[in-house]
Amino acid sequence: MIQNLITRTLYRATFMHTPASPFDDPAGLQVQEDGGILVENGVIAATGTYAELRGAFPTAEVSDLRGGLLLPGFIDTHVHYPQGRVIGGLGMPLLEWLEKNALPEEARLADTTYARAVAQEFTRSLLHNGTTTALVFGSHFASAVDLLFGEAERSGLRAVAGLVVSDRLLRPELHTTPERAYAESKALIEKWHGTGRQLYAVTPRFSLSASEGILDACAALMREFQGLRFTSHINENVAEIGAVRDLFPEARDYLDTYERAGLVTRRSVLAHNVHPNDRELSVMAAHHCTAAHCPCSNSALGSGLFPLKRHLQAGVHVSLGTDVGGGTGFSMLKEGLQAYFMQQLQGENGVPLTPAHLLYLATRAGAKALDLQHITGDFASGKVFDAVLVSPSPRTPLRAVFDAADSPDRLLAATFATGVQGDLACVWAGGKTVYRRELGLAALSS
Ligand SMILES: Nc1nc2[nH]cnc2c(=O)[nH]1
Ligand SMILES: [Zn+2]
Repeated sequence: MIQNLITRTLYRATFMHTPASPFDDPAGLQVQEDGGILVENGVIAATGTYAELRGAFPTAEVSDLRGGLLLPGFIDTHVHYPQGRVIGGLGMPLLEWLEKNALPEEARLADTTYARAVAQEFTRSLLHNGTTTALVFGSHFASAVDLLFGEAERSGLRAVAGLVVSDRLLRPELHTTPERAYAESKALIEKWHGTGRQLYAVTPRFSLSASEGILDACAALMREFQGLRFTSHINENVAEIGAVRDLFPEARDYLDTYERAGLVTRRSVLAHNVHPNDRELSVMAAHHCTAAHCPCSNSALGSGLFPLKRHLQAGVHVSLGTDVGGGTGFSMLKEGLQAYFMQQLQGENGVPLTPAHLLYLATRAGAKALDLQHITGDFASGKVFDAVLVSPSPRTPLRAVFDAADSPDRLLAATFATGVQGDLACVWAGGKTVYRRELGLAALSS
């Protein structure tokens, strides 16, 4: 007899997601109280009320998640793998922080034993915080990037990552050449791009540390291989922007250093963009390129107030990133709240963000930035089941709000306002449980 190999689970929960952008559509947030999500072999097959789905699939195994709030897995579109151990270097602007805090630590990843431990901590930190997809700034060492991909694939994290390449102005041990950058990246692409959940992102660190030669090597990779993503930094700090202007006298502005190399596309994600000019915004919009907003980092490094309104008015897509370790941790809830604060502080120049906007920025906006909106970011049928259950433990501040809430909207607002890692009870990636609060990650993945 032919075995029926379909695994089918019906999740019963109040769930919320943003299949459309609340920036464009006031009805972008969808809320389902006592909802049902039917997952078949890791993919969402149907959604609706629990009662409807129970009626249609009476034999499906039920996973009862009532008392919590089920959200799509978070998507962090800017986070540095080698910087998890140097979170908290406060009190310095970008260039000093790089020299004193980040780069000495990044040099340590030449040691594969060290890199393996950091890769395990990093993937665990993301998954424990409900992040199931991340655009990861890798390491300058190919061996460390290989370890990251291996750990991401083992743990269930979808990493879009790559070798970070630079050939000037960092530290000698972090420098490479265009030829070596090309060869090492190519080997990593051939091994990891499209393997399981993993994808490759071509990653020059920033124009300050990249010659035209190395940017051209990046462009050659983008031409040679289908479906690669591109990421780098842009317009983060005023001193940085001045230095880039001096290094690229021919370029019209910071964006032009990437644009001239053909690196600004709909699969490009440029982190920060705190100080863009109007030309840059209009070119980013025309090329459907994303700005990854990192509000905790922008606050910690004093980089400035992100001009979200100007991005939206110009038509530039915006996603959210934690920018660990310039940022202050792996929580996309905290990042959403900080984005909200920074808009509130801008008065008329700010965008009044709602909880629906924050959820969108933390989920579907990231999927769109990575051109993965057909795979993840919301709970529409056909998407893989990447999800996080917010279910605060008894006697926690968020549980008090959940128990008192008279509408599901209150749950979402309070989750962003006061939710922490400990409030997340379970995380699924591709339908598999990759974290359960009671067990911890190790028990599930080792
Ligand atoms: N925030 C941040 N900006 C950068 N620009 C170049 N490298 C970095 C980095 O590691 N962090
Ligand atoms: Zn960064």
